[in-house]
Amino acid sequence: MSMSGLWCVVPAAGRGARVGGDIPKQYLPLAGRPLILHTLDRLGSHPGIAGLMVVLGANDGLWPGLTELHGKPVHTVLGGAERCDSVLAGLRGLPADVAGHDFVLVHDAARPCVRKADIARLIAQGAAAGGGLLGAPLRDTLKRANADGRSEVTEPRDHRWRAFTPQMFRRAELERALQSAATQGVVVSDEAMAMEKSGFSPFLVEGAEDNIKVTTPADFALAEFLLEKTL
Ligand SMILES: Nc1ccn([C@@H]2O[C@H](COP(=O)(O)OP(=O)(O)OP(=O)(O)O)[C@@H](O)[C@H]2O)c(=O)n1
Ligand SMILES: C[C@](O)(CO)[C@H](O)COP(=O)(O)O
Repeated sequence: MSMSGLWCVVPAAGRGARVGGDIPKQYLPLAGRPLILHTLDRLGSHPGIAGLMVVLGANDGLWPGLTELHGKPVHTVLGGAERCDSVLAGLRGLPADVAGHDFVLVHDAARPCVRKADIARLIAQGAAAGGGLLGAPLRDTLKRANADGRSEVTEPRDHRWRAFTPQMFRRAELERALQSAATQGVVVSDEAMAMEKSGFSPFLVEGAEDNIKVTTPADFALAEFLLEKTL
């Protein structure tokens, strides 16, 4: 793997409907500045990351126009209707000379608390395994509910993991896998799912549970608390 670092695609073209704010959640304030700036700061200051490709929504008037962060290039591209469309657009928008960088990372703009040590472990272990993702084994008993909201059965939780980001794959392989899913009309919820569908088994790298995806209004207070703890 290149020692000069990897590019990271940052999908930030979502609306944040579950947060329900007047503006997309990535621009809502978190500890005094837009959420997305915390995420980009954490990625851009990581020695394993060479550049950022931020994927923006149509008519995004809130992007602060960053072109550089911690001395690293920040590029932008227009995203699509689903997260997987945005990631594919980000991969296609990467500068041509990034082709030499075999692997790429993908990290949700909505996960500002990712730990730098976890990024480093993913880069090391993901490269050795041909691609992987951060995640965590399920730690609670798992129930399947019926339509009345009653628990019908307790599901086995062995070998069940929650998927986080960053996820790390070979750029060309990931682009092919996402394109193939799109051609089949399949909406994949993460990069690993696209790679699974193309026959690859991504390596699961255990990461901290506090790498939360800000998804609901209550997550802002939690993320604000976690920001300092996860530095
Ligand atoms: N068409 C989309 C949808 C999502 N995302 C990004 O993917 C990440 C994870 O998605 P999620 O948390 O589901 O964000 P939203 O789609 O914005 O949330 P919601 O489903 O509540 O609208 C976010 O950084 C989001 O901006 C994206 O780039 N393009
Ligand atoms: C990629 C991801 O963050 C892994 O958990 C997630 O799949 C994206 O969020 P969504 O809520 O499933 O759209």
